[in-house]
Amino acid sequence: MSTKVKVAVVGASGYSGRELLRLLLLHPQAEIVAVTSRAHAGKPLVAEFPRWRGVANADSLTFVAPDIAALKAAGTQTAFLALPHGLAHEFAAPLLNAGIQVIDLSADFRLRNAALYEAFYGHPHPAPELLSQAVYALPELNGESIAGAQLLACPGCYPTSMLVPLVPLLRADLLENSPISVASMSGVSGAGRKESVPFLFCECNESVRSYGVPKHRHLSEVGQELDRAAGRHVRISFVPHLVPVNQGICTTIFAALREGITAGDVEKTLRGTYAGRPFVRLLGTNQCPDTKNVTGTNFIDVGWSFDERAGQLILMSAEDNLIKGASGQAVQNFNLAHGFPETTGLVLG
Ligand SMILES: NC(=O)C1=CN([C@@H]2O[C@H](COP(=O)(O)OP(=O)(O)OC[C@H]3O[C@@H](n4cnc5c(N)ncnc54)[C@H](OP(=O)(O)O)[C@@H]3O)[C@@H](O)[C@H]2O)C=CC1
Ligand SMILES: CC(=O)N[C@@H](CCC(=O)OP(=O)(O)O)C(=O)O
Repeated sequence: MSTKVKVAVVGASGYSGRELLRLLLLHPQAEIVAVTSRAHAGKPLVAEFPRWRGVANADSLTFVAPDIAALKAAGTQTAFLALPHGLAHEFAAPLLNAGIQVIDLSADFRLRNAALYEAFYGHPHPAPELLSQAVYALPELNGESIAGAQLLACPGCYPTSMLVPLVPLLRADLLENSPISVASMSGVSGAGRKESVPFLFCECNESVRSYGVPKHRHLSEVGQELDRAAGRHVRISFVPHLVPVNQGICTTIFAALREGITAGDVEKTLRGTYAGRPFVRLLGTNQCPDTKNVTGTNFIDVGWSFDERAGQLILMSAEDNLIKGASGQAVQNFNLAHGFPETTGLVLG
């Protein structure tokens, strides 16, 4: 009898669903028992993703409609939800009631406060009663609460790119209480696999655009986590940009150091926080991360610099939005929640 965890991917035909499948197909402790899609229900998985023809487990899978009964009948023990936000509760509540662990990639369970969700998402939270059960699962920063958790909320892609560099510095009280500014660039897969004119090749290629100002919805979870780290209200502004690449996020953060704090203190704090953490690579002073070194992997690369002329600390990060920003982080959380080594199925994947 297999001792592998039986996993389902709900929303398996999307970009983060596809990356989840790629990682889970190679995961030695996971057996994929169900993959859902409304559009492809009844179709073999490899008809939609021919790259996996001949791959054990992939060949035998057929998309099913997203249906709780089907997930239960397949023997699912852990369900990864890779659905557009606003839908996860429809699945999470009945799955949790059936004793099935839920690892959600959407924004639905990231916030502890339902009013904050409404302020940023424009509608009341559909299942506020579940918020207190959920763990905000950024493994390098909240790892202690992940083991054994039943409802895991994976952070957003942009938030991961900001929180990894910023949270240790706020916890150590190294930053001035002045506004922090952030600019990020994301590949087009960040917008999902939907048909939408602004994301067509001819609309995005050879062009870069800012969007989402002044209140991108990710500021809700970033603010929540930065305030928690600092123990005070942290002011932050954020401008995302869409760039014509498939995958990757490059983030640049400008912040002021407190009086007497040096770039050396920043380096010491980051190195102390991330020593032994396999997926955070600290590049060093004046070293600029590059998405080409992280795409396809679960790494986040971080660099820093102190601009003496402007008196500003510059923090830089690069990650793959679909992997460390979504599916890789979800698998990392799966590993930690089940007590598997953190890197299982993720090394270079
Ligand atoms: N793309 C990224 O970089 C990141 C995405 N995320 C989050 O992950 C989640 C998935 O994102 P992404 O993969 O980009 O999205 P996609 O649009 O690429 O995929 C969405 C998936 O959900 C399914 N789906 C859509 N509507 C419904 C519905 N009403 N009921 C059931 N299934 C549905 C789709 O299949 P079908 O329509 O056939 O049912 C598809 O499989 C989102 O919440 C997103 O915010 C998080 C971090 C980064
Ligand atoms: C390029 C692009 O459009 N990126 C998406 C963010 C990615 C995402 O899916 O975020 P959630 O997990 O919070 O939904 C956006 O800015 O809305």
